[in-house]
This record gives sequence, structure tokens and C-alpha cells, in this order.
Amino acid sequence: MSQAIHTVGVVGAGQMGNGIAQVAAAAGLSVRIHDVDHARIEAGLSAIDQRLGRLVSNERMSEDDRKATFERLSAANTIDDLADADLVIEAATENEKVKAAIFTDLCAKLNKDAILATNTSSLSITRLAAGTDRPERFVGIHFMNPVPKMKLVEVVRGIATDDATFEAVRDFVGALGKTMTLSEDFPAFIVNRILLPMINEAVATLHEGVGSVESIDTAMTLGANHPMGPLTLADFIGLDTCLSIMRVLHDGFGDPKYRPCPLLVKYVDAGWLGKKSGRGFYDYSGEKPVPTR
Ligand SMILES: CC(=O)CC(=O)SCCNC(=O)CCNC(=O)[C@H](O)C(C)(C)COP(=O)(O)OP(=O)(O)OC[C@H]1O[C@@H](n2cnc3c(N)ncnc32)[C@H](O)[C@@H]1OP(=O)(O)O
Ligand SMILES: NC(=O)C1=CN([C@@H]2O[C@H](COP(=O)(O)OP(=O)(O)OC[C@H]3O[C@@H](n4cnc5c(N)ncnc54)[C@H](OP(=O)(O)O)[C@@H]3O)[C@@H](O)[C@H]2O)C=CC1
Repeated sequence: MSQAIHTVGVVGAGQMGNGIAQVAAAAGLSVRIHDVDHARIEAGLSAIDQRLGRLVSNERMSEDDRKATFERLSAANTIDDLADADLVIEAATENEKVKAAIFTDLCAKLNKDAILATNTSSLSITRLAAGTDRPERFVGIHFMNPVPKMKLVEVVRGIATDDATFEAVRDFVGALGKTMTLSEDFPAFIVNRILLPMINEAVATLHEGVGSVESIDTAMTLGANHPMGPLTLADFIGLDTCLSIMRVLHDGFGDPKYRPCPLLVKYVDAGWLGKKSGRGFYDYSGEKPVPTR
């Protein structure tokens, strides 16, 4: 039998962290959610509350289950509040220094048997693990966005991740009702190694004037049956996250085919990060997103 996981800590209450917290609480686990300040935690909990409310109004969840799910969630105002977690999943900004500092703080507080996981989209699990006191109990658990809706979770073993940790995480992912794929620890793993160069190419297609935002997205939704066009998806993921992933691919493989499109760099420099900042390839200030090029 694998190591039991009853209490889960989530660090980072943004779009991924609050989605992970929701699905873990809905699966019956006790979940503590932490972020840099209380307002961020409250915003994450409020996003979950609204989604659970919609599930009830769509008759996909009973009112009793909604209440029980929400009661299993609590705010962790400090890292100390995560001390008794069996598993902590870090879902903070895609920045290696930020993540490494979080793991240093966590290691000082957690039980020695607790599993540490990162939801990183691209960074080396092996290198993040090597900076902790427990590389054998460190693993990548890469959820897809939007977490409550997407069926896949990529599990990424670092070079030191032991079998007991892998088995506990495999069972955890199964208990959430998700399907797991196993990826070796190479830059951006499987999904983003394939998906992000496609998004980067869509930005290059826009940059070169081959098509407008609308024509590129329409081409790929109607022409390739993608649920979202690549520029809508880039805005949805966050252009900062897309750029970070392209940089990890470019640095990690040293292959010019992964060069981030200069237009993507310019948008991030402008603070146009997509849906979360109100503007990316679309402007989200009105009722409907409006293409910006
Ligand atoms: C970057 C990385 O590291 C890895 C990644 O995650 S890459 C990104 C992977 N994700 C994708 O590729 C998503 C592609 N898009 C889609 O699959 C679909 O457009 C979608 C599922 C997001 C929305 O589907 P849709 O039918 O157009 O929209 P809609 O009917 O409004 O919503 C469908 C469901 O998604 C949910 N949803 C939509 N946006 C959501 C969000 N931001 N957060 C949570 N749930 C969301 C809705 O609540 C709704 O749920 P129910 O069916 O339970 O009511
Ligand atoms: N977006 C996506 O589609 C996907 C993203 N991921 C990965 O998930 C992670 C989170 O991404 P996402 O949710 O989109 O990002 P968001 O920007 O929505 O959320 C990140 C959250 O982490 C907070 N944060 C930053 N530093 C710290 C810290 N030191 N301690 C605690 N919290 C902190 C941020 O606060 P503040 O804003 O104040 O800095 C923010 O609230 C990234 O590693 C990303 O690559 C994985 C799959 C899909």
C-alpha cells in the first residue's frame, strides 16, 4: 500500500493553485492554501466558491457536497500552517528562484516524510529537488489548466524520486479522478514540449503578418478542431508563463527552433500577460474579448 495522503498543502493561490485545491477538496482531502498575502488566498478561495456554486446550479454537485467540499478548504496564512501536510504542491509563479525559496521554507517546517511536489510547467524537477533536504520525496505533479475540467496530470520523476513517492502520487492523482501520464525529467516534459512551440509559432505567424489574431485562432479552431485557438490559449495560460516555458526549452536544449518569438517577449515586457492582466492578444476590458491585431 502506498503512503496515505490525507492533508494537502497548496502554495500559490492563482489559477492553478486554486484549481488544484478545489479538486483535492472535492476528492475528500483536507486542503490548506497559502500565498504571499491573505488577499490572494481569499481571492483563490472565492474563485473556488463561485465554481462550486455553478456546479450546484448546473445540478452537477449537491448542496451538501458543495458545503462539505468548501469546509475541507482552509487558508494557511503562514508556511507554519502547512506543517502537518502529507503532501505540499507548489503552484507559485514559474520562476526557479521563487520556487527554490518556497521549498527551503517548507523543508524547515514539514514532517520528514512529507512529499514535496511542484506544478512547474517546465523547470527541472531534478534541480529543484537537489536544493531540498528530500530529493527522493520530491516529484513533479503537473496539472493542466483549467484544473477542474482537464483530465490529464503529468507526473514527472526527478532522477532521485523514489518508488514509494511515485506510487503515493500515482494513487493521489487517481483519487482525484484524473488520468496520469509519466514523463521523464527533460525541459517542459511532454505536453508543453509539444504545445508551446505550436503557440510560439502562432505568435510568429501573427508577427510576420501572415494572419490576424482572429484568422489564426479561427484557422486552428475550425481547421484543426482545437477547442481554443492558440492565441486565446496563450492568453488563457498567461503570456509570462508561455515565455518562461519557451526560455526553458531554448536554454535546456540549446536548439534555435525553440527561440521565443520577439513579439511574445514584447507583450510580456509591456505587462500584457493575457486574461489575468486584462490584455494580451485580446483585450478583456469589455463584455467580449476583442482581438488587438
Ligand atoms: C501551460 C501548462 O503548463 C499546461 C497546460 O495547462 S496547457 C493548457 C491545457 N488546456 C487547454 O488546452 C484547454 C483548451 N480549452 C478547452 O479545453 C476548452 O476551451 C475549455 C475546457 C477551457 C472550456 O470549454 P468550453 O466548452 O469552451 O467552455 P465552457 O462551456 O464555458 O466551459 C466548459 C467547462 O470548463 C469550465 N471552465 C472554463 N474555464 C475555466 C476556468 N478558467 N477554470 C475552471 N473551469 C473552467 C467551465 O466551468 C465548464 O465547466 P462545466 O462543464 O463543469 O460546467
Ligand atoms: N497557467 C497555466 O496554464 C499553467 C500553469 N502551470 C504552472 O503553475 C504555476 C502557477 O501558474 P499560474 O497559477 O498560472 O500563475 P498565477 O500567476 O495565476 O498564480 C501564481 C500565484 O503564486 C503567487 N506567488 C508568487 N510568489 C509566491 C511565493 N513566494 N509564495 C506563495 N505564493 C507565491 C502569486 O502571487 P503574486 O501574483 O502576488 O506574485 C500568484 O498568486 C506555474 O509554475 C506555472 O508554470 C502549470 C500548468 C498550467
